[in-house]
Amino acid sequence: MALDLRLHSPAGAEPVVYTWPLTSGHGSDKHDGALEIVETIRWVCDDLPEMKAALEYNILCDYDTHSYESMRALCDRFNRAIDSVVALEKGTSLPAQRLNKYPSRGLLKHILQQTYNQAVADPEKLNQYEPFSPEVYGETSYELVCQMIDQIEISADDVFVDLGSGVGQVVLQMAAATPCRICLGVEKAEVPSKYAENMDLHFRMWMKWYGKKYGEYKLIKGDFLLDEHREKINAATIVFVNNFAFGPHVDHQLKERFADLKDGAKIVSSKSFCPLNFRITDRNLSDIGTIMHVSEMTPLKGSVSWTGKPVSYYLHIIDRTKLERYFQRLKNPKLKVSKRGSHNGCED
Ligand SMILES: CC(=O)NCCCCNc1ncnc2c1ncn2[C@@H]1O[C@H](CN(CCCNC(=O)Nc2ccc(C(C)(C)C)cc2)C(C)C)[C@@H](O)[C@H]1O
Repeated sequence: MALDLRLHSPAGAEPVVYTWPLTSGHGSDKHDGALEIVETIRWVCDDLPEMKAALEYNILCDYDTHSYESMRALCDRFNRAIDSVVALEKGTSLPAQRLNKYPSRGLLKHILQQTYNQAVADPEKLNQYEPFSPEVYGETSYELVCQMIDQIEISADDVFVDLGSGVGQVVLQMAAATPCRICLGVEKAEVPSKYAENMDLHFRMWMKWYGKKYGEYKLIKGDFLLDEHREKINAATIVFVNNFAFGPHVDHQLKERFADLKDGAKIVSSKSFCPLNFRITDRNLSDIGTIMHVSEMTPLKGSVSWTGKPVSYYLHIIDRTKLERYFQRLKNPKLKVSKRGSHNGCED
């Protein structure tokens, strides 16, 4: 039988089984399966303080990722410690308290990486020249999306949609890092959609293995401009769209769909859907800018696009009172005077 390495679950789920030799399809060392096992053990010990006591000594200080025996010994020590911690917790209320919490941001990043390593056998099939190619998700988009989460209020009433979701990493991150009622991703291309199915399966398996919580999510195959997806966008209260490379046709079609969003709905994009200094006039009444406030979000400290210039993101908040105020001022000339004369240059 092939040489196996097993890791017992800290949550009492099925053990995860790796087959030796471990270098997964990626070949490059950083995807080396053995390193992933070491990192997984490290994250479980970080998450479970009682593991320190259960491990005779820090097993993570001497192992050789090129030797099966060494990796086997590491896994055996880890498994014995996990078995004793899980056995100790049986019958106490500890499992309930510890289990079913959201993963920490560091652990979630690791889970998304190991999900990707296992679900995407051949990353060359993905067009890797995208600014946010799935292969380098951890180095780029992950921190960016963390920053977005910190900058916009998110509640359990929110419905999240990622338009053009690729293999689904942003949707999985939002489902495990925010209380959104549901997170949706829509992806039209064959290859990323196929990989997204695999990402879905592996993600659910790993979250169960770690005993971590995540909200409901769906990775959907389809073109988000098709009518069958209109009500998904209409129902959304948080829309992410990495539209930097979209042409005028797609941008125009998206604006048409955004006109049906609820007041308060937020759109975060890598290119703004209306000028930052948009002012309503009687010549632009049909522009989307009349029903939204746009602001530029501070770019990630130190993050630059691959052209080296700092990247910016745009937050749009739907607010139809903006247009109502414009008509109030028309109807109510004295308001107009105060507007013209006013020193406070009240906001549009
Ligand atoms: C009717 C008609 O005209 N149809 C023509 C097609 C119209 C466009 N419709 C599309 N529908 C579905 N998926 C389509 C269509 N257009 C293209 N994609 C897919 O988007 C994927 C690329 N995705 C990235 C995939 C990973 N997800 C992300 O990186 N998400 C994300 C979102 C926002 C951000 C912030 C908040 C920072 C702004 C950061 C990351 C972006 C760049 C659009 C590719 O896999 C494309 O196949």
